[in-house]
Amino acid sequence: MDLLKSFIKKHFCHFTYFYTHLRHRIWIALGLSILVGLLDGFGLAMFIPMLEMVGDGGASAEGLGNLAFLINGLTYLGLELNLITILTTLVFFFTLKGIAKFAESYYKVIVQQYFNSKLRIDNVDKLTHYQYKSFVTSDAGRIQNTLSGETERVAGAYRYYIQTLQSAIMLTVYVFLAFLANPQFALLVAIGGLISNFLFKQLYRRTNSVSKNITRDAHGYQGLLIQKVSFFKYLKATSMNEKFAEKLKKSILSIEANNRKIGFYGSILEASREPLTIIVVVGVILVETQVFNSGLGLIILSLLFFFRSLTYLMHLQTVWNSFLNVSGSLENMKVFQKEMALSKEYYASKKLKGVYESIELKNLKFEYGEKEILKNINLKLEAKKTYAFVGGSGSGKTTLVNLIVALMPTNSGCILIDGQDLKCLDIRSYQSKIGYITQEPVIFNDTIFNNVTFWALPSNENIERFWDALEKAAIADFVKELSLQEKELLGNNGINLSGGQRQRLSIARELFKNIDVLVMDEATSALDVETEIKIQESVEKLKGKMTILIVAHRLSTIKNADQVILLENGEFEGMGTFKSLINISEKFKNSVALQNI
Ligand SMILES: Nc1ncnc2c1ncn2[C@@H]1O[C@H](COP(=O)(O)OP(=O)(O)OP(=O)(O)O)[C@@H](O)[C@H]1O
Repeated sequence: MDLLKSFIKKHFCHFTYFYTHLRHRIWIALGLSILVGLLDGFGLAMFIPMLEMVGDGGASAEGLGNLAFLINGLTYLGLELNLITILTTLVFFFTLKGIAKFAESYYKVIVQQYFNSKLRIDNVDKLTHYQYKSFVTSDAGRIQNTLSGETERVAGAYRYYIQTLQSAIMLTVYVFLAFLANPQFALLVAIGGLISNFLFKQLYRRTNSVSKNITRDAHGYQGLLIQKVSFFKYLKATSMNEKFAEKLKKSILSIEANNRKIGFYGSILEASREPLTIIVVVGVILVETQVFNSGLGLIILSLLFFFRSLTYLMHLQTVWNSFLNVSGSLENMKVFQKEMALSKEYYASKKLKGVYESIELKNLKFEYGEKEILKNINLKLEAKKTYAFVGGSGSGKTTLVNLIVALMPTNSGCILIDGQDLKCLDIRSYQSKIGYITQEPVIFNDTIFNNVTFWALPSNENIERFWDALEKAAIADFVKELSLQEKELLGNNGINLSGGQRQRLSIARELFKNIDVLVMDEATSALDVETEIKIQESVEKLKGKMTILIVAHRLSTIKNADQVILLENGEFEGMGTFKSLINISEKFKNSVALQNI
């Protein structure tokens, strides 16, 4: 049983992958191919009695070997074996074949579309529900490449794979028909096929390994490209653009060198196919006539099937090689999807309506691998109060906030929202009540209205809420002065906005959402003091309306927080009002003194 399992795993792993996506559709597609092959074979067989009639005027079933039932069937139906009957039967089979071929081809297109969209949608879903903790440690280039270029290549892999299977089926059907007509012939085709397959196997192996290299290089290339776009300003300003471009160019050249290698193997395959076919053809004719002394009819029918088989054998080898060209992508996709599935976010069923009372952290611990980041934190944050988290760089402020907004699960201990353990809640319902603003504001490449409302319908109510959010975020005046106002398009990541404007638009988006908790992680630290004060004033107005959590280095910005929480090396050091904390903690007192507050 285990042996069978490992045999299936080894030889049919690709089939299993496609089958899990397509189920019965694969069988229908392959069944249609068998039908096409059989109808074509029956049609071809009609040429023999037709030729016999042209030769001596009398049709017989002899030349058909075991396919004689086709002619016998006609007599059984009471039809006279004349040229008209044979030609009508020929037209009949080929017409049926045409219809079956249409069904086969069109069904192939339908299944391909189904596969393409299922693959893409599956990947989008997997990325959507990918755990943040896994995301931060994964390679962005790989994710980007797998979800774009690699998906295309895997769609291609399916196309080639199904074509390979269909060619294999056609080949089998013709070999089977040939076997019925002339058993020696079938044996010869099998031998010819095996020999050519043996010759091509080496090339297949190399193509497969180069294909894996292409996928690996493409991940690297995408990673570099993402960085080149993200850090464009820095690279440009520091004249590092060209140096970085060299890395990209190197990566491009490496991919192309591998593509050339694949092309080289493909050319050998392409060029050697025809001579090899001719050699086999000549060999078969010689063996048939010289060794087996076969009758002319049998040889002709054998050759007809033979040519058909070889066409499919050649096609099979071509599409198999094309499949191998992209097989690295298929393997990468399998691994990638498995990893994404393993790191899938878990959602409990219980939904949260809002955060009305408190967020409580109990014996909270968190580790990144072996590294202990947060050590036994116990805290109760009351709803509608403002809390500021302070502490040295690397003390764990952002990590703590990430845990509070349920970006990552705790390693031990728990977080209670209004007394309910976060682990028992559908975190999406909780997160929909959270506004999260970081140092890097998120601006989508769209209009201001869509950026703030997250593509809400421009109904009167939404437009009113939109302007209200802009007012609260102190950005309404700026938008009113623009020629297109809320319909103004923002460039890539808001490139045509100032840092402060970007930040205030991000705040407006969070306020439009109707949130209960606003988290600001170093949200204003990149801004000038004047803009920072403006944003601080807008946040000040929100005090008492929602729970506000602020992470800040600049201590002047958190003076008005209800409570300041001090962290050091992942440990809770103390908590109190700004003034009282100065008295409690020597460290905090020193930090305040250092910042001349
Ligand atoms: N993805 C990660 N993998 C491993 N360690 C990480 C990761 N992210 C953060 N850390 C580590 O966790 C610790 C706490 O980081 P965190 O960002 O929470 O600190 P912080 O107090 O917010 O620092 P800062 O004020 O400098 O932003 C740091 O030692 C950091 O190196």
